[in-house]
Amino acid sequence: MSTPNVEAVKLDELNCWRIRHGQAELLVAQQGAHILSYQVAGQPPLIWLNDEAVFKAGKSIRAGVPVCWPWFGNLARNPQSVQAMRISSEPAAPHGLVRAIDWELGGIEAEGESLKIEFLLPCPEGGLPGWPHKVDLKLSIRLDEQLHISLTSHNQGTDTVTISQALHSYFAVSDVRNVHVEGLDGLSYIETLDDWKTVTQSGDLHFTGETDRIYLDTPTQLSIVDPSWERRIELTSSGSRSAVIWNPWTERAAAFSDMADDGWQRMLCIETANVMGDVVALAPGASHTLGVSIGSKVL
Ligand SMILES: O=P(O)(O)OC[C@H]1O[C@H](O)[C@H](O)[C@@H](O)[C@@H]1O
Repeated sequence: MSTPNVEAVKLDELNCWRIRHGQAELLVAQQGAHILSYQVAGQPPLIWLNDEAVFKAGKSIRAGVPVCWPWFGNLARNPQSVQAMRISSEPAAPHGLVRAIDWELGGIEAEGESLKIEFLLPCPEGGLPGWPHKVDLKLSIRLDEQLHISLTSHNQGTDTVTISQALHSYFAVSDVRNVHVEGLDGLSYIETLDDWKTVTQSGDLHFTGETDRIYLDTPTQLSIVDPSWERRIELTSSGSRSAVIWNPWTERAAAFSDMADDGWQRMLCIETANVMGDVVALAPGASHTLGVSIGSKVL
């Protein structure tokens, strides 16, 4: 294994690090502890860096792996226990409070054959804006033959805190219309594009239009099969029993100022999550770790 190679780079307004270790190359921003891309030598990227993503201070980035925390999506669609954690009359930002703020780089160090990168977000005194709880966050990234991401929430306060969350990973695909997801057959999902009805998945998931679904009771392993790129991306989750699968397709992508009109063809989000009945209630002193390991195999 070669020596880790870390280069500080600036992408427009954001401090980032380009990290090379063995066959892997990772680009990560301080804002949001946001992985922007991940590639293994000789393969197309695994994590998608949208060419039109915007790197501005305080603006969330539409690419890579945004961290959604302490709620996922629209707060009003979350269980009451998650909504009750927020005390504010201002509208709630979608996907929570930590994806557009700076985290602290805890360290980048070799650990045996792997390389570990740690970001910390100690909870400020009084909590985050409109969210008065004392929960410390840590995002650990480990590079070996795979990319391992884990997000640990540690309740340092005296009351139970309930959160929903996701590692909102954008995967790079040859063309979303020609890939499918395995591991979902027989699961229930919430079809958010049809009045949040609960539906049962039959067979593998193929993509023929805008997709925004919350899969429930998910297994630990899901995979994206991409015949044109002759690869299978394998996702192995931990601390999670739900996943969100999203592709904006034509009209929604065209409405985004930070995605090319045809950008939707090259990405697919599978978001390792704790949402709906899978939200996390953290007792005082308790911790929870949400994790995903990402690797690929030749088909
Ligand atoms: O536009 P953003 O806030 O980054 O959210 C992007 C998407 O994230 C998730 O996948 C949600 O399920 C979608 O409804 C949402 O559109």
